[in-house]
Amino acid sequence: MSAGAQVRLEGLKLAFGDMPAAEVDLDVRPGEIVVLLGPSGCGKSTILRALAGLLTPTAGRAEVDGKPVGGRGGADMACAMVFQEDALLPWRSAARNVEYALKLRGVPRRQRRQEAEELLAQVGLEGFFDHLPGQLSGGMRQRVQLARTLATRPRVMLMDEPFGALDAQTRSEMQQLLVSVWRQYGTTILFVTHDVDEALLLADRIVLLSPRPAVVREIVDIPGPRRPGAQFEPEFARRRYEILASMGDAPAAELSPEGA
Ligand SMILES: Nc1ncnc2c1ncn2[C@@H]1O[C@H](COP(=O)(O)OP(=O)(O)OP(=O)(O)O)[C@@H](O)[C@H]1O
Repeated sequence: MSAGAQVRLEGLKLAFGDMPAAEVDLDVRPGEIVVLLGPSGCGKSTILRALAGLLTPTAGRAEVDGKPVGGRGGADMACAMVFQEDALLPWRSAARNVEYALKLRGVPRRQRRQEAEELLAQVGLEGFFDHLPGQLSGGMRQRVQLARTLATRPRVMLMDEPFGALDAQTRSEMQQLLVSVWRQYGTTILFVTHDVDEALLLADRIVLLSPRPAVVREIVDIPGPRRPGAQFEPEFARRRYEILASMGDAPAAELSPEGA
């Protein structure tokens, strides 16, 4: 059985005062990677925050495995949020940051160091266990953050443009790393991005959102997702073109798929 949970947004309405931010219906299958793609300010982060139990909907519900988020069942406890800015404790080493998450999960003290080192090795940080966050590059800090998130054994990862601040090369490495840990853990992932290529590389399905208030405009299935080298295939360029056109990105849509 997959470790990922099912996520359901049912008539979910979110607002700030009388300004609506999102009105969404969405079903995410256990272990699926769903990417939310939409214009800046449309309400993508707001949707993730509602799933993390940080915002109360004005109507409708957000459920994880059939249990309401924010309710007594604590469905949001199954979710872990990952942001663009890492939220590491700057005075603790990489290993101690991960150990702290293990402590919160109730792992006994004597097991924490070994488990933290295993998680850090898994994200490619062997040799950096005792470095402080300030001694690591942005990409490395995101690796620590990923290890720390995995330490909590989340059933859903809510990722809000986690690689948005990284350079192209590091970003691509992090995308590959995310796919490899996802294959191992089977976690359900809701991933927010502005970047169509990132969406195409990661998603089983891409949810295209309207400008604010975010409404689901279209759901694009990616057949045979995450094939190595898929981004060099003509099919990738065609989909990219279709999505950009559907998002109303006029200058990009003027480019023919052949020229892309
Ligand atoms: N705490 C808040 N109080 C009032 N308005 C807010 C608050 N947080 C967000 N908003 C507004 O709600 C709308 C949706 O914001 P949100 O951050 O969800 O957008 P987004 O799609 O994630 O944007 P971006 O892609 O630029 O990060 C925006 O217009 C934003 O200004």
